[in-house]
Parts: sequence; C-alpha cells; structure tokens
Amino acid sequence: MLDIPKAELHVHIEGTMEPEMVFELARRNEVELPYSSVAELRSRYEFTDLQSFLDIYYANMAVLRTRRDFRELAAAYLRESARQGVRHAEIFFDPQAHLARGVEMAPIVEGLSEGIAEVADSGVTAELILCFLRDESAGSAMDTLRLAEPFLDHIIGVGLDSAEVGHPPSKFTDVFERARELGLRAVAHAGEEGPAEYVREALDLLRVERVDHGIRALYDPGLVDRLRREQTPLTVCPLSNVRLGSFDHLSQHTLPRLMAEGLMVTINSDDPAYFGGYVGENFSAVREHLGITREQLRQLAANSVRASFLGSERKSALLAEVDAWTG
Ligand code: HPA
Ligand SMILES: [Zn+2]
Repeated sequence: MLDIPKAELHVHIEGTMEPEMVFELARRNEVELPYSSVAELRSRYEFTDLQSFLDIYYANMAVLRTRRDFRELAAAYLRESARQGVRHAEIFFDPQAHLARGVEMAPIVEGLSEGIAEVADSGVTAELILCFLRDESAGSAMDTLRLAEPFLDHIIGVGLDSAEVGHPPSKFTDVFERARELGLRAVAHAGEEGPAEYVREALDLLRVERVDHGIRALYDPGLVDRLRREQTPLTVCPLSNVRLGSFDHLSQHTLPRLMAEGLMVTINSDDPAYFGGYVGENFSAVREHLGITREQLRQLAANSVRASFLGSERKSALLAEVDAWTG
C-alpha cells in the first residue's frame, strides 16, 4: 500500500460505505436488506458496466438516514484515506438520491461536514462537491441547487455523475451557469462510458475545471491536444475502470498513454468500497500492473495537489511533502 502524500479528487462518499457499515446502519435504522450477510452482499459486487454498479450503489445507500450516519461515513473514509497518504480530499455526494427517500439537505451536508471536522486533528482536510444525477431532469438538478443554497459554506463546487450515456453535459448548461454565479467550482464526469464529445461539452458548456474519468478522450486526437495544451486535470480511477468493464485487466489500462501524451492525470478511487481499493491501493496497483515508476508516482501525486481546489500556500506545502517522499 502506497503512502505517498497526495490529494484525492474523485471519490463518491456513498461509494465508501463498506458492506459492514451497510449492515450496521440497516440494523440501527431498521431498514430491511435483501441479503442475509456481509459475505452475500459482497458476492454481488460483480459488475459488467456502470449501470450494474449503480443499481446496487443506490440500493445500498437506502440505509443512510441521519446526520450521524453521514458523519460516521465521512469520518471512516477520511481515516482510512489518511492511512493511505491522503492529505486532502474533494468528496462527491449525491443529495438527490437521499432527498428522494425523504432525507433533508441539512443532515446530509452538515453530517458530512461534521465527519470532516472530526478527523481534522489527523491533518487531513476535505471539501464537498455536490453532484447532480445526470439521469434525472435538469429541473430536478436546479431544485437541488436551490435547496443547497443555505449550505454553500460547506460546499466548494458542483459535479455531474450517474448513468452517462444518453445524458450529455449539454442537458445541465443552465444549472452549471447558476452554480458558477453562486461562486461554486465545477467538475463533471465525462468520457467514462460516454463519447469524447461529452468531454468537449463538459469543457465548453459546463466550463468545468477538471474532467472526472475522461479516459475516452483518447479516441479524439484533437481533444487530446487541447487537454494537453490547457493542462485540464483528468481524475482517472484505474480499479474502477477495470471493475466496470472499460478494460479487461489493469495491465490494459491506458493510464501510461494518457501520461505519455503529456496530460494532467491524477489517480483516484471512485467508489473504494465497491472497486477493491482506496486511493493508495490504486497507486500500488498501477505500479504493479502498469509499470508506473516511482518518479511517475511522484508526478501523479504532485498532479493531484496541483489539480485540487486548495489555496496556493497549502499546495506549496503539500508539493514539498511529495518532493520529500522517499518511501
Ligand atoms: O463511477 C461513477 N460514474 C458515474 N456515476 C457514479 N456514481 C458513483 N460512482 C460513479
Ligand atoms: Zn465517479
């Protein structure tokens, strides 16, 4: 497990809920689960594509009900990540999935913030990115943003996730414009299963500062040139891409090509409770299976700091830590 100092920029907090916690919260909140044991739940984690994962991801999050649940979820993720070298995380959350079950915005956002505050003494910091579900309507996204307005002190930006194909970024142009007016930063999932054209739309219409995944950009040489020129960060998630079928095996992942093209690549876990590893484990896996060198790992860690929304002072301090890493 690699403890190089780093930032994590692509992690869904609901995707950090380990099967044990699913069962614990189900018991505490009296939610009935269609599985008889943790082992049985874990045995269902055989995915063929993004949708097959999303089905179980949304089903499991039904156990998340209270402020305490969200606090414990964030704290547990950050504690494990800190053990794997994470100094800062920018964490996605999916409020629409919780609002639909009658959970209000306040316990979600304030609970996650309390979890972040709880682990501050371990030196790890975090910010929250509110993601819109792209398979819901643009109107629902706009309503969600309105509900979040009283909590903007806790939220650094907006993102776009869930089922990609058939739900292009263009659907959310107005919502992202409103988010920018509110002072929020912008990122979006694009080019995970969807075409390179969605990456272009995310850049041109949503004006995102980072592209989440972006692996399909390699199908479009003109786009690759642009991403290189503009040094737009891509938050790549190697173990996730394999588990959701973009590559048959990690040894076939195009991370080395993305790096050879001179792109601003970062390594992230996406949904670590489902995809077989937290971010340190993703670093270890690409070293082992893709021949990524120690100096390239240092580059990837430095990229994660540069691509974060941290201020310049903290960035400099963390980059010095990356430089000094001898592990
Ligand atoms: O990998 C993902 N892609 C899109 N939506 C998601 N929501 C959680 N994880 C993902
Ligand atoms: Zn994701």
